[in-house]
Amino acid sequence: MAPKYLTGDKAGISEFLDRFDVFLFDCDGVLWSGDHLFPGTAETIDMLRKKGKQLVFVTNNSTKSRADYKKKFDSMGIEAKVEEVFGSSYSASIYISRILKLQAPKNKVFVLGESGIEQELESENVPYCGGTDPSLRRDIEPEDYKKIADGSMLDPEVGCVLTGLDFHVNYLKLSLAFAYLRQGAVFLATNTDSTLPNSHTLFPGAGAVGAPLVKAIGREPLALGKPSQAMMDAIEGKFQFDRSRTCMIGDRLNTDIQFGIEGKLGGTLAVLTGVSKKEEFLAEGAEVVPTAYVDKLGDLLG
Ligand SMILES: O=C(O)[C@H](O)[C@H](O)COP(=O)(O)O
Ligand SMILES: [Mg+2]
Repeated sequence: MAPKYLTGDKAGISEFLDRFDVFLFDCDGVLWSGDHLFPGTAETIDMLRKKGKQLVFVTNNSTKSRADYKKKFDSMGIEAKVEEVFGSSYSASIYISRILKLQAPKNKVFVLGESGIEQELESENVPYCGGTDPSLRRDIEPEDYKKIADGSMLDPEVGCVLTGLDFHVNYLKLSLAFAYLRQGAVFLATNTDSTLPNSHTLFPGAGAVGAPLVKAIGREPLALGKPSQAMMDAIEGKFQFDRSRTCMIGDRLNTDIQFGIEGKLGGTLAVLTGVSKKEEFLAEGAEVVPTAYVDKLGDLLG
């Protein structure tokens, strides 16, 4: 069924919003592009709150923790509670602690990512190494090859490699992650988005950061961000919503919209300020088609 274009359609917007009690909001590419807040974003969130809607912020960006996102929302003038944030770093952390349940002495996680992942692993008491460790932010040296080969540079407690968006990825960190994977470590990713929307263009995403390991080890990680339904189940478990009265709002077809469709939500709304273009979902035979779409989130103000 063709998606409904809602920009400029006051009656259509009102009818669409009335169908849902809960809105799951993607962040990058919907609310903002990097530190640029899209026009009408804060006002739209206020409008939905005044209508009594429940909001959950569901981001694949694993560089920030829930607490970090609360600070970002505050700095952007967007009313949001830390409890309303559910990011891929949190999703991965609760999967590791509550589902995977790594057993000592192999219960440590080697992180290829930023502080958001580390903070969320700490919130679930999951031991980790790597990540933002400053001693790894350097070129690999001849000695390192020997110490990785003989295992003396490897932590014997590592049983899992978790990759995410890492702004400081380098050959040394990739070599350590690869060595752990070759030892049989579980291969997880917070998400595998190919690109990151920022400054109104695209940059390499978490999937592009982890791609060298996928190529080297010859297998894909289990990703715990959108469109993973493990994430949807965890969100539903925490917020207890009626999926038929819930709408996913996102800018990316193969994460946000697919997440909502596979989660059998009542509807999905695509926003054209991020990654996906309308031509992708308007094309004949398009596989992922949102219920409706707008040019930008602020268009919901009517
Ligand atoms: O590469 C990434 O990690 C993603 O592009 C990015 O962070 C997506 O964030 P979201 O749009 O899910 O808020
Ligand atoms: Mg996005």
